[in-house]
Amino acid sequence: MARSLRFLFGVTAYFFFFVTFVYLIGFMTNQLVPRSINVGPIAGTWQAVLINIGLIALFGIQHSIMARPAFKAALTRFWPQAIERSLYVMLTGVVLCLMYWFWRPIPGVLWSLEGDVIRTVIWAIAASGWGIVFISTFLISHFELFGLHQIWSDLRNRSLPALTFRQPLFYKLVRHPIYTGFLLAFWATPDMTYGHLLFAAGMTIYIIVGIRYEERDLKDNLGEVYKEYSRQVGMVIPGLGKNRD
Ligand SMILES: C[S@@+](CC[C@H](N)C(=O)[O-])C[C@H]1O[C@@H](n2cnc3c(N)ncnc32)[C@H](O)[C@@H]1O
Repeated sequence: MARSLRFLFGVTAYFFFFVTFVYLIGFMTNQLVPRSINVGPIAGTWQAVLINIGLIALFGIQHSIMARPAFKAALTRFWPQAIERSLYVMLTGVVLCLMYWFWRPIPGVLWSLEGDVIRTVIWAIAASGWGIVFISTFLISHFELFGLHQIWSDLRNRSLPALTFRQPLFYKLVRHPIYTGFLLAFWATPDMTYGHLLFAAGMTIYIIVGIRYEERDLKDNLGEVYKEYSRQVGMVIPGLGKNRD
């Protein structure tokens, strides 16, 4: 594949993912989008539960498998290294689109808060979650996370620097601020339907499992510095989930 085509693929993947990510905010908040966590075709309860669990599992499997070094090594035997991350980003967008299209709302409400003040506070917590996610991507390297750094280096025929340990801002408080932000955004809602609950619980399980794999790779890659970091700093809640080994 020519360099310019790889660059085009990477840029397309980035913007496609960006749109699907913005849609995710509307999906979770039931605002401004045609289909959301509580709005869409209604199926029987068990059918909806099975479909939705399948969609969450698909997201988790795609994310977990494609992020592992062994998968990347196998993939880059036939797929250009420069757009390996872009393919991950593109397929994440595809899986999110499947989620939006096939998700089945499950009516019934676990909680529904009354009163403008409390509802505004909960929405503010959710908004801060999305803000933490967005800011944290820039703290850790937005352009590398979404494959743009890789295609830019490829275009200029430069190699990528090795991964180095960083601990900027939120990373001083928790090891995984992006996941902290997602957890706030997924759980902070004034109206918790059963469908929303299933999504939040499923994604929480994925995040906990995903962190185990991500940290194993980070320890392999960064060595003692990351091990010491995981002993000193909490996982997704400040002070909680420090490693003891
Ligand atoms: C999807 S990001 C999520 C980062 C982190 N789990 C979070 O929630 O903020 C995963 C990538 O971030 C990078 N990363 C995570 N923690 C890091 C750190 N402390 N220093 C440098 N890179 C890090 C690694 O390259 C890892 O593959």
